[in-house]
Amino acid sequence: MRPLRTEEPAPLPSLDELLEPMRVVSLPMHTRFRGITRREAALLHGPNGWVEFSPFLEYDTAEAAAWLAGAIDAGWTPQPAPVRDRVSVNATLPAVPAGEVPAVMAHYGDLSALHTVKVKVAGEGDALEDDRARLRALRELVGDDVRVRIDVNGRWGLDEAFAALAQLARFGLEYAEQPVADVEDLARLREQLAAHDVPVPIAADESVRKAEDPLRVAELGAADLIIVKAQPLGGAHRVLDVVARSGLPAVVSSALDTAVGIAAGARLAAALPALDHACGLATGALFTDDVAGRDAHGARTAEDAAGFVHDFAITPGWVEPDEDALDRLDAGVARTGWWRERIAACHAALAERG
Ligand SMILES: O=C(O)CCC(=O)c1ccccc1C(=O)O
Ligand SMILES: [Mg+2]
Repeated sequence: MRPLRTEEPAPLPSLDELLEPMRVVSLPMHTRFRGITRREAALLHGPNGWVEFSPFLEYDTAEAAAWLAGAIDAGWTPQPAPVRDRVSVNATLPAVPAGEVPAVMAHYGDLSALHTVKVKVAGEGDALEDDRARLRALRELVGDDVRVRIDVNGRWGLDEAFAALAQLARFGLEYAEQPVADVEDLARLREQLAAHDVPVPIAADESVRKAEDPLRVAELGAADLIIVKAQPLGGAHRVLDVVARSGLPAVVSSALDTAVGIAAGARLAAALPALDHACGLATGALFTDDVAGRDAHGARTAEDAAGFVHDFAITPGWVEPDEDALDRLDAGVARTGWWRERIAACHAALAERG
């Protein structure tokens, strides 16, 4: 099989070119998400504009290097042309106690334009009853017309997933994202759900973005759709290739990116030949402050501009960080040094791969 890539990769920029304009930020969050309450990101500046490099801190060099390839693709390679000028986005609800659902959803602002919510389930220490209560509280808040999807992040076993989805189906689920970790189990689960007429489509996320072979999901018939993220998959060109070759519908999602990375996600979503689902690009609402589109107190300002979420949609564009925000959110000398070393290691790994 030919390698997963249609374009010639851009020549690797020099390490100096990556590091010279780099700014490292640490964004405070309203609510714990994925076990963190601050999000660190390195912002790089290429010929195309500002791009984000933000693999989670615990990722090793091999995994983080794919994210660097994604940032380089975005900043240094001519980008795929948009085919739409508006991208619908979903609210993302962290795995909070049911009583906190209204307060957390309030961070998304006016909910009258809300059309889709993704709910994290099976969080650390959560029982299925906690997930049920969270979904019940959300339905009470938003009604029955809003689409609701869940994300399990692979935390259920196969039997557990079948039992849980058979129960949660009554909330009317648009789909369940990565209900089990293993791709073969995903295929088995999908078969079992079909055999028992449980009407919950399956989406694959980690099985695509963390897999050696992102096309195995499609080959095994393990999912109804795939989640794609620009950075971890190595950039927009590779994502478009994966999506085309999978033959599956795709949903673009953030990796809890700053405003700079969210804009890259929106440009990718705008370039997908087909897009029938809301994209997970409203996660900026989980931050109390961001690198652009906020005033000095973190209140949102530029939300009706290109690249920013407004009324649960984004007009694709490029986002430039504000100098003030970069200073306010600066991660400090020690953390910046850590990111320099990380980028050097990832750069070396990419250079070795050729
Ligand atoms: O898809 C969304 O709605 C938001 C993005 C999201 O959930 C996410 C953000 C960071 C890391 C992992 C994930 C995930 O989809 O599992
Ligand atoms: Mg996911």
